[in-house]
Formats: sequence, C-alpha cells, structure tokens
Amino acid sequence: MAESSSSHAHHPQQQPTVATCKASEEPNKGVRHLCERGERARHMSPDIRAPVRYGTSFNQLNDGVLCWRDFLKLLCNPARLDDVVPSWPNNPSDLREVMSAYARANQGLFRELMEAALEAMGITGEGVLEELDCGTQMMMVNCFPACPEPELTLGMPPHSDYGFLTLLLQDQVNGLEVCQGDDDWLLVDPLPGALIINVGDHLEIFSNGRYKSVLHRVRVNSTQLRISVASLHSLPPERVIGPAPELLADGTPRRYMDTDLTTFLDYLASAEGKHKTFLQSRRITT
Ligand SMILES: O=C(O)CCC(=O)C(=O)O
Ligand SMILES: [Fe+2]
Repeated sequence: MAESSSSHAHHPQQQPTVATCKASEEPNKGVRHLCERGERARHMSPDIRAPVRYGTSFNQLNDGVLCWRDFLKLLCNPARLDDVVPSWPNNPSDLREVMSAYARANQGLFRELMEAALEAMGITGEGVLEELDCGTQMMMVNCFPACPEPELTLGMPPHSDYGFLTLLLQDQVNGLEVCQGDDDWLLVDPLPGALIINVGDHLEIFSNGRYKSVLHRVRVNSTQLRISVASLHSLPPERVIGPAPELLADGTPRRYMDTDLTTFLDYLASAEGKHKTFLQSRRITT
C-alpha cells in the first residue's frame, strides 16, 4: 500500500491489488431499505458509546449545525461479532445476516491491508496485528437524503476518522470529497465494486506520521439519496496507541503523544467532532 492517505482497494494503479469484496454489493441494497423503513426510534441515542445507535450528526448534543445525514452505527468487534449481532436491528429481516457477513469480509481485508502497511514501513509491528484481531470495529451505515438546498449544508463536515483504516463502500451517487490542501477538495468518483481505503488518526500516530489521516467531507445533492457504509478498525479501546517503537529505534523523534480510544471518545463527547482537531491535540510540536 502506498503511503497516501486515501486509495481505492482495487484501483489498478494502487499497490497492492486487493481483491474486491464480493460481499460489498449486498449492504447497499439492504441499507436503502433500512433508511426508508428502519427501526429508528428504538435505537436513537445521544450516547456515543452505545453499541447500536441510530442518529444524525456526529454528536447531537454539541454540534451546532446538524449534518444532512441519518446513520446507523453497529459495533462489530472481530472477537465478539457473534455476541453483538443479536443486539442489531432485525428489520429488514436479513440485516443481521448481510451486515455480519460484510463485517467479517472487512475484517479479512483490513488485516491484509495492515500487513501491507507494516511491510511498507519495514516493521513487524511487534504483535500489533494480533492485537488488532481483538480490537474494535464499528460500521457506520450512512444515508444522505436528497437535499432541497445542497449548497447550504453538508452530509458530513470535514473530519478525519479516528481508527487505523476505514474501509468505505459508497453507492453510485457522488458526494465524498477528500482534502488536498487549503480548501482544495477532490471528488472521489464512485467505482463499482471498489472500496475506498482511508487512513485514520491512529495509523498516523502509530506510523509516527508516515501515513497521514485523510480529511474528508460529504456533499449532498438535490435529486438523489446517497448511501455509504464505513467500517472503522482499531485496537482495543483501552490500548494505548503511540508511534511503533521500531520506527523510533534509530533515534527518529516521536511526533505524537500516546493516546487511546477512550480519550478520543471523551473528546468527541465534549467537543465538536470536526476537522483533525483531536489528532492535532496529540501532535508534538517542538
Ligand atoms: O459517505 C462517505 O463517503 C463518507 C462517510 C464517512 O466519512 C464516515 O462515515 O466517517
Ligand atoms: Fe469519515
């Protein structure tokens, strides 16, 4: 995997070529149904730690401007997937089956991508792959309804994802943009059957800045509803994440403070979850 922050998993110019996820065709179909008829009220919660949570915006309590988005968050930690699936909604009736198969497929692909990332950095990671196997995985099922005045809002404001990598499935409707510099946004064209791989804050920290987490946002449009499914992967919540010791062994200065998922969630619960502000708060600037 090249040390760029966002790439398509099966784009011919990207290294390595990773097989497209066969399961990727199913979730979008089911999700559209869910957004139209889902069990919204039952899973509506302001608690950002709830394992199943339906809502809008990052944080309904603190965000000043709500996003033009509905989401369903499903916790699906790899070591506990079978235990959590029964707590997921079962309407539509195949949601659990489809989404758990998709979660598993993402776990396998995430592991392959992390193996490639470690290889690219020339390190073993000292057991980090095994720790990731018992880490966290969250799937965000996003639904962006058509918006009568798309210029006045965003589906999601600029943000970076917190984990190591996000495996993102978008449907055929444009919307995702990645930041290339000062207010310079690149539209990520949907490629049928391809996943977008975004680097998250934890990989930026773990790689001591060799991978950069990607700032991205979602635009909405006036005619079409858009669906995406983001699978966010990281270490166990209590695991302290810092730069890999192997990357500092030659005296390279550490560029980030240690952090953990709990600290991030506390931050998210208390502040507007926008931009790369959390990551910036972990950066060592000397
Ligand atoms: O809808 C998209 O393409 C991106 C969604 C996203 O950034 C997220 O769920 O964190
Ligand atoms: Fe995101």
